[in-house]
Amino acid sequence: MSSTNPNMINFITGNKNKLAETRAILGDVVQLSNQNIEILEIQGSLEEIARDKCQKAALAVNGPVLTEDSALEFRALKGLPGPYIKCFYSALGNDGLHKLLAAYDDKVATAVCTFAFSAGPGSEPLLFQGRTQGKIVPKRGEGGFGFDPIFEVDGQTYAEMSITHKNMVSERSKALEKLQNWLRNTV
Ligand SMILES: O=c1[nH]c(=O)c2ncn([C@@H]3O[C@H](COP(=O)(O)OP(=O)(O)OP(=O)(O)O)[C@@H](O)[C@H]3O)c2[nH]1
Ligand SMILES: [Mg+2]
Repeated sequence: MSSTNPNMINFITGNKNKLAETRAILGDVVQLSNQNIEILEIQGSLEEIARDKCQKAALAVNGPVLTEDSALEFRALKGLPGPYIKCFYSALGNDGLHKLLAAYDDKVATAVCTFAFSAGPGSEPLLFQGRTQGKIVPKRGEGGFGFDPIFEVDGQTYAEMSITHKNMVSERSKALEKLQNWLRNTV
């Protein structure tokens, strides 16, 4: 990966919360620049969506890129909303997301974070995925963003946790640990 500066990676995202959290987890080890490029996200599996988004981002900037996709899988709904959580969240909000499970006893959900890195256009993206299991509860807590107030892990919602605590248990931190290991061993 000689063409890539390991200390500066271009993270393509329009989500400022995602960017801040990723920077906080990576600390000084890996610096992230950021570009917000509107990328049309396809339908498919988490991995297909992540690969496609990363390839499109690499083409758009004509260079190395990092992208990320978040998903929230409800076990009772056979994995839905999954990668379509953004549409569901925008349409229903957290109260509506919680109500989706009203008819089911099973409130288990898994948050999934998939980072994808491409060394440039035509270079197959590498995926780094982290998963955290929790359950969907009525919203609690003031912190965080997105579905944080209704996603509970070990008795606390993400919105009730400090950023440091969330970053110790979150799917994003697990995915970034894999990315960091890869960077350490590759560069
Ligand atoms: O409670 C949360 N805790 C998190 O840690 C988290 N990370 C992402 N999300 C939300 O899940 C959807 C993913 O959509 P997504 O992956 O396409 O991201 P995005 O469109 O916001 O940004 P990007 O695609 O430009 O990177 C968006 O609604 C995000 O707000 C989270 N919600
Ligand atoms: Mg998106």
